[in-house]
Amino acid sequence: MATRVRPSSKRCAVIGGSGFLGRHLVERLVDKGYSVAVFDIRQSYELPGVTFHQGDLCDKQALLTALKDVSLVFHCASPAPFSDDRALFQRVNVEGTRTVIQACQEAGVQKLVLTSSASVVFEGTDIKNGKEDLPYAKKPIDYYTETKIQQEKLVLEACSKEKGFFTVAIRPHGIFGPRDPQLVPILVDSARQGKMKFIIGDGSNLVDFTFVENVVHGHILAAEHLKPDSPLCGKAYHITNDEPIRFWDFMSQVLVGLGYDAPRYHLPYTLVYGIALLLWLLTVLLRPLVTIKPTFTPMRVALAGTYHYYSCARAKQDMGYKPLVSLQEAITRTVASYPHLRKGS
Ligand SMILES: NC(=O)C1=CN([C@@H]2O[C@H](COP(=O)(O)OP(=O)(O)OC[C@H]3O[C@@H](n4cnc5c(N)ncnc54)[C@H](O)[C@@H]3O)[C@@H](O)[C@H]2O)C=CC1
Ligand SMILES: CC(C)CCC[C@@H](C)[C@H]1CC[C@H]2C3=C(CC[C@]12C)[C@@]1(C)CCC(=O)C[C@@H]1CC3
Repeated sequence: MATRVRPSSKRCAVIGGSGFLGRHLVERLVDKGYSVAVFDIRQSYELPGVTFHQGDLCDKQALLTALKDVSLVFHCASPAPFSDDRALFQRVNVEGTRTVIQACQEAGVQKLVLTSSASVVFEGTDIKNGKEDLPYAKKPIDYYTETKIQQEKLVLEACSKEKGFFTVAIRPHGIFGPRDPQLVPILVDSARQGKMKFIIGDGSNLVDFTFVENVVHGHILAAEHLKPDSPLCGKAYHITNDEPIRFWDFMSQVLVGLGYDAPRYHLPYTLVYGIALLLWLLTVLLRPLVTIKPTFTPMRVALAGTYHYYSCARAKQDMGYKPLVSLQEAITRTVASYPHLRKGS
């Protein structure tokens, strides 16, 4: 009779491993001695110790090939949050995650670590030191958030001692760092277009921005602490830098670091939010004729003008989490990593 070889605990897969967070996670896992299978719709780099499987996570057969002999899976794939494509979010984040869970169970994977988002509880109003027991947003601010909620529920509900399948969700917030295609590039693009002169609201709102290496650290700690009977099973964990900062101070530090002026003039939050809402309606109405991509979407205005920072006390207690890189060092390293985005370059 053939004996089934138990997958090595140092062999793992990263779904979405070609992305910003995924690649940082893969690099750290390799440093720690893991052998890694990356599964992604694209391949963006090569690295010794890493095998690449190009495919769509909605394709179970393709996933099964990548998950062969894997005991631990990180799922950090998602369409970009600013897309307006509801069907794509539903297909990838919800149906695709269902497929990931099925494939993991069929392949004999023991642990699944999902990258969720702290935004699953954000409805556009202030959150101060939010804990994981806040209810999911009843009126999510966009399709991205709506489907991240459904995705997180699916993964946490799949946790089963009977099946020997253990799941946990990591909820980061405002990830930034070298190679991020989103935060710094959008900010610099807005500054180059002369759109970063204004502070939305009085500028006192505190927000979490989390350095990518700390987010990676939280994921790996979660994977290593996820065991039968551990408190992590089926739970969500905020992972932040644990240093909330005024949204506009963070933006100003990045802008000034790259040689641009800091925003100076204040605009009332409700006025900007109202204009952003009108613009969004206009883009929806005109969509069959023209494609407009406004910089100040209602979602960005809500993120820029409200408090939203989260407690990571649960992660500290259950997995000994502590940020590895301080916010100031993280900003310095991030700014230095974008020489091509400096003013005048
Ligand atoms: N960037 C941020 O500030 C935050 C991100 N997150 C979450 O972190 C995760 C990673 O985000 P980022 O690295 O910023 O995004 P990213 O866009 O850089 O990476 C996502 C990766 O998923 C892949 N992907 C998309 N659809 C796929 C599909 N159908 N099949 C296989 N692969 C697919 C993409 O090709 C890409 O490589 C996402 O789940 C996101 O929701 C959560 C909180 C904050
Ligand atoms: C134009 C300016 C007002 C804002 C420029 C910076 C923004 C691009 C970023 C500030 C907060 C960021 C953020 C996210 C994306 C980039 C920002 C809006 C997320 C929406 C990414 C996905 C998530 O899960 C939540 C994040 C919250 C913070």
